[in-house]
Amino acid sequence: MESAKRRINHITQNLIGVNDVSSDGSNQDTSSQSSGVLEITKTFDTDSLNRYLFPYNRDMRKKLLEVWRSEPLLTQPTFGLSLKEERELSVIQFKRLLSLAKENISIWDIMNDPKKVAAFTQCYRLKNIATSTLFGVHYSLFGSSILFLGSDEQRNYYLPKVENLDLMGCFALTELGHGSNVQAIETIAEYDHSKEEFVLNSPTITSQKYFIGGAAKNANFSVVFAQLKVGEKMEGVHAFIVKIRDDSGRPTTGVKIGDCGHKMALNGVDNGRLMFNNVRIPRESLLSRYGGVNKAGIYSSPINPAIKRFAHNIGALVFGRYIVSLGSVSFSSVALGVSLRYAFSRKQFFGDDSNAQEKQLITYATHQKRLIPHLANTYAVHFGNEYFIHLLAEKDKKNDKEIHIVASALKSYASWATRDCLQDARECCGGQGFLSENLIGIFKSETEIYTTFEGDNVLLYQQVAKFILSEARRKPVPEFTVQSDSQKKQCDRKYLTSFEFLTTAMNNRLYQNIAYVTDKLTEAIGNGKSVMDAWNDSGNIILRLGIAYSEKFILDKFINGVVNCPDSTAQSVMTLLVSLYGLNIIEKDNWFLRYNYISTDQSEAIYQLIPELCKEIVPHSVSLVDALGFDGNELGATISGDWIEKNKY
Ligand SMILES: Cc1cc2nc3c(=O)[nH]c(=O)nc-3n(C[C@H](O)[C@H](O)[C@H](O)COP(=O)(O)OP(=O)(O)OC[C@H]3O[C@@H](n4cnc5c(N)ncnc54)[C@H](O)[C@@H]3O)c2cc1C
Repeated sequence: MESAKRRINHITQNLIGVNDVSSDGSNQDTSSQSSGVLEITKTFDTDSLNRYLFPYNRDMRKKLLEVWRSEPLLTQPTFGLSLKEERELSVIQFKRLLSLAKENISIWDIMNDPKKVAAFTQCYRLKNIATSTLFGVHYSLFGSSILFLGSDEQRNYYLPKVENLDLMGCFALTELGHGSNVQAIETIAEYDHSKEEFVLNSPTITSQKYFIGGAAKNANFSVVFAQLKVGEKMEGVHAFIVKIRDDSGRPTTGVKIGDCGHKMALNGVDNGRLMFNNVRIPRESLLSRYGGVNKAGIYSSPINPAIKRFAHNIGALVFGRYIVSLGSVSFSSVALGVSLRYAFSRKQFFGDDSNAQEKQLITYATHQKRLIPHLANTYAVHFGNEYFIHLLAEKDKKNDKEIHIVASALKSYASWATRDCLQDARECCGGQGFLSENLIGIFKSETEIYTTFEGDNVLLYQQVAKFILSEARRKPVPEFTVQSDSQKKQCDRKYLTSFEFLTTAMNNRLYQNIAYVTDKLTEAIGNGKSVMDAWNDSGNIILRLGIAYSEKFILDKFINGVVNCPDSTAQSVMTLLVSLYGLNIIEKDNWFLRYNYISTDQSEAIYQLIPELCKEIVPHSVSLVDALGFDGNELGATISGDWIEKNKY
């Protein structure tokens, strides 16, 4: 009884927060405080950092956050519901989300003011990720396809209906036989000039559309991707608007609809299967901004050859990839908020200097190293996202290629980083992490698919690498150079944590990777291999190249964001995060030692520096999560508050 009282006292004390960290944000060894207890304290002005991190559409954000906080329906979880109930709740929440969108943004903003849509998305305070997925499918995939691929008439006709939910759309690209290689989809749309119609067919079992979000139960319209055939000529993959359900909810003539069934997560989304048997759709159903068939039955396109059209026709995915990267920051932030708060309040095992107190989890070096690097990654991705949205908001369309590559790099990096963050955060909370009410486990399974949909990460990294190689052909990169002998002797913290050391290391790894992949491909092709075989045989180093570019890009944007931060205290804390982000990459990739870029002494120094940095960041860690504006505390995760009190009978 006495011991329980003592524990409660400590936890309450922790939650009240006595400031043991210097108010200027400087680092100190807080584990040696007189109380022996590490407190959760505000170590810098988190509101000011939040304003810096999320600078635009502040009024709209404020208004939206009030709505999210005041409407329990929006944050209602799906724990314990049957499949049917889960889907029903998700649809109700989706409808409310759509009405919120209508009150605050316009679907045209995806093109004209993407920052506004980003701000809207960053305000989601969901427990049920299926809700935002349904919204994303209807608004950002179905709606964006019409916005980016539709003619003016198609846009004007359909987009208001998307916003008002006069129709519910889905996005049918993937087939049973082809997910990553969507250029090879088999669905065919053949033009019948006599009736001015396209005839849509799924010629094989593998050509059925598969995993289509919203198709199993809810959607009545779909953007369907199919190979366009006009006369005897195949014109490549094009998008068509197809009514898949009639007004009574039954499949339209020639359309077969199936249900993909129960999934490992995200069951609020009704993923379905579609097959087409001589489905006739009018000539105007082809989304025709980049190619259409005129009244005379002639196909024309401003973009040739067909392969280039394909890139435009799946362009709607770019925004969806960015949304995945935004979601990754949000859900990592929740996982870190919950696991860090718990780690401050949870105690296990006595130390030998004990004044009869068990040690807080957060004081364990292993715990610090398991959690804090994820905080660095989350901030790093945030600044990468900010760069992307600025790029997208620029009207200069010359940056189309960069937009595509940055979206792919961010989506892949962020979704893998979030997968790892949620896994570590879950384990760091022990059994509590496994309870749905503590959210990490739920988010872990629901965001798992981020690594696969909107483009599988491995394939996206390959696209990044392809772009880098073609850029390097156009404008050769500098030669890879290792550090000088005298530089390699520098093992002090100042040198190793400097932005210059980190960026030079990342640049050189990238240059070497480019040269290495180029040489391997040239050699293989020189030995008679086809380009495709040479590419596939070099898959692992190509993947490494994509990652090396992405990590370098994200580090650059992170540094830029930190350098420009007007609040010097927050800036000094984020500087620690940048160093940790960079050093962690160097520690994890044995390239730096393999290519003798760093000395073994430097490697050892980095190995020791990382836990040191983690420990210094710990006192600021909860403030850093707070500045991101979204943590599990707000969503009511039990272990981010007074979990003993909450477990009273
Ligand atoms: C919950 C959920 C929702 C979805 N929603 C939609 C939707 O609304 N609309 C839609 O059109 N689709 C949707 N999808 C489909 C999704 O986009 C695809 O699953 C994804 O593109 C991957 O395709 P795949 O499943 O066919 O995998 P595959 O392409 O078969 O890939 C399987 C594995 O092989 C690897 N691989 C494949 N090719 C290569 C290569 N060349 N080199 C190296 N490795 C390779 C991949 O990295 C991957 O690990 C959804 C899927 C799920 C699970």
